[in-house]
Amino acid sequence: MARSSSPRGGGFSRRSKSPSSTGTANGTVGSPLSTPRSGKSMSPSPTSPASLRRRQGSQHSGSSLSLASTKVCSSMDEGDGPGSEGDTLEDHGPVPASIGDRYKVGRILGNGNFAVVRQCVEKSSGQEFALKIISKEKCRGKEHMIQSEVSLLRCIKHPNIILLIEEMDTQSDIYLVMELVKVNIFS
Ligand SMILES: Nc1ncnc2c1ncn2[C@@H]1O[C@H](COP(=O)(O)OP(=O)(O)OP(=O)(O)O)[C@@H](O)[C@H]1O
Repeated sequence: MARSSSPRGGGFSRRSKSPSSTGTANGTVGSPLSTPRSGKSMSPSPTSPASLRRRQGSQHSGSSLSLASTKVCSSMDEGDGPGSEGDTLEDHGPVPASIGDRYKVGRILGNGNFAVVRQCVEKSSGQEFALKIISKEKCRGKEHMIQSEVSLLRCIKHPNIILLIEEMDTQSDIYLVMELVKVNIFS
C-alpha cells in the first residue's frame, strides 16, 4: 500500500535514484569526503546531520505531513551484514518493504532529536548508506520544517552536503536513504 507522490505535491514519496548510479554525483558515497556545511540555526533539524541542519532557518507550522501507509516486511535478516552486531529494528518496528527488500538495515549510527540513523547496505551492490528514520510522532508540530528540508535535500547535489539517495514515507515514519559519512563530523 505504498504511496508515491510528486515532490512538487508537497508530500513525501519514494525517491528512486539508484544509489549505485548516484553515488558519485556528490563525491564518493561511503567515503569521508562529504562534510555537511556548518552555519547557524535556531533549532535542530529533523532531517539533517548536525551541521547540515544549521544551514537553514526553521519554519514551524501545524500542518500535517502527508501520510502514507506502506506495505512492510520483516525488519532485517539475521546473522550477517551490519545487523550482526546485535542491533535490530525491534525498537522501531518493521521497515517498509520498498526499503527492506533492497537494503539490509543494520546498526544504529546515531540518534537525533527526531530520528534514529542506521547503517544500511544496498543488497544489490553491497554499497553502504545511512538510513535516517524520522519519527512523525517526534516531529509533530514541525512537519513543515521537515518537508522544507527534504525538499531542499532533493535538489542539492554538492560535495560538501550529504546526498539524499531516496525517501519513503509511511504512516509513522519518514525513511531517508542518505550518503554514509564514516568520519565523525557530528560531534
Ligand atoms: N549520513 C550519515 N552518515 C553517518 N552517520 C550519520 C549520518 N547522518 C546522521 N548520522 C549520525 O546520526 C546522528 C543523528 O543524526 P540526526 O541527523 O538524526 O540528528 P542530528 O543532526 O545529530 O541532531 P538533530 O536531531 O538535533 O538534528 C548524528 O549525530 C550522526 O552520529
